[in-house]
Amino acid sequence: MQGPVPPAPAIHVKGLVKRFGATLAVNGLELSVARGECMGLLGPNGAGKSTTLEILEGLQSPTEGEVHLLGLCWKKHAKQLRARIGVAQQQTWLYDRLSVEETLALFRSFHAQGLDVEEALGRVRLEDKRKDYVMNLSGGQRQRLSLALALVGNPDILFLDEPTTGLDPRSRRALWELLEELRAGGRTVMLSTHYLEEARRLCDRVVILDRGRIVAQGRPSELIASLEGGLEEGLEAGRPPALAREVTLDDVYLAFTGHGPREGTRP
Ligand SMILES: Nc1ncnc2c1ncn2[C@@H]1O[C@H](COP(=O)(O)OP(=O)(O)OP(=O)(O)O)[C@@H](O)[C@H]1O
Repeated sequence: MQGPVPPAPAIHVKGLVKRFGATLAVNGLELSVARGECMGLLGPNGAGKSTTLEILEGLQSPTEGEVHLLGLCWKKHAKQLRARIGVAQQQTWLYDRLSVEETLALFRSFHAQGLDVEEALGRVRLEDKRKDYVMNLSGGQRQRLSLALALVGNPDILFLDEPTTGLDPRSRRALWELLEELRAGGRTVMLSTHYLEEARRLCDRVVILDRGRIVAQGRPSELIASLEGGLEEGLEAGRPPALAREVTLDDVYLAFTGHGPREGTRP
């Protein structure tokens, strides 16, 4: 007897390709993210992270390939999908002369159901800024507002494009705490980041992209262990240790892309 059919994965991507003229931004991506999982997209500038996220978010169409979110696809189920995903882009365009509370109320009005404005403010700890104009927020407060706007429709999947870029270490850690709370609540999250510490702390699995292709994927700890294995083999073969310290996700990134994590584009 067959058991119950398991639910479709939160995100399922098959043979995804995106070309911009001669540029192959995404080159045959295959990816599956389980419900409740936090997946990190890493890679140097221009690796295809934002393009991949925008296709998943329904903001761009792929040149080739298939995308299913929660078993639904953008071509047939755009309206349902819009109600079930939340998006915080690298730069969210906001009205400078609306208050935080008014901005949240505006975004809440786009959804048939979702969080109360009050609840969304509380989730991102912006209660004391509710009356402030958006233009007077600090970078960290603005990022938290973007997160609240992504959350206000109470989505099943949250897409975050570099949620902590440009923040000072303290604001970054504060945002990590909020993201950890969201994860603990069982929501599926896909985020892109250049910060390996962020990926290590927040993500169940990471995918490392380079020139539109996946060059490595797995749990951060597994990727680190795979390099440590290589190190042990080297020692057994009598070669000098390549790394005289603990392997970190930075080393993994370097090993698979040939770049340090924030070196920018390939020379
Ligand atoms: N609208 C566009 N038109 C033409 N080329 C584009 C467009 N969007 C992205 N690209 C190109 O596609 C490639 C992938 O860009 P993408 O922004 O997805 O990379 P990324 O990994 O998000 O980079 P970053 O870390 O700098 O944000 C780059 O070569 C970029 O120049």
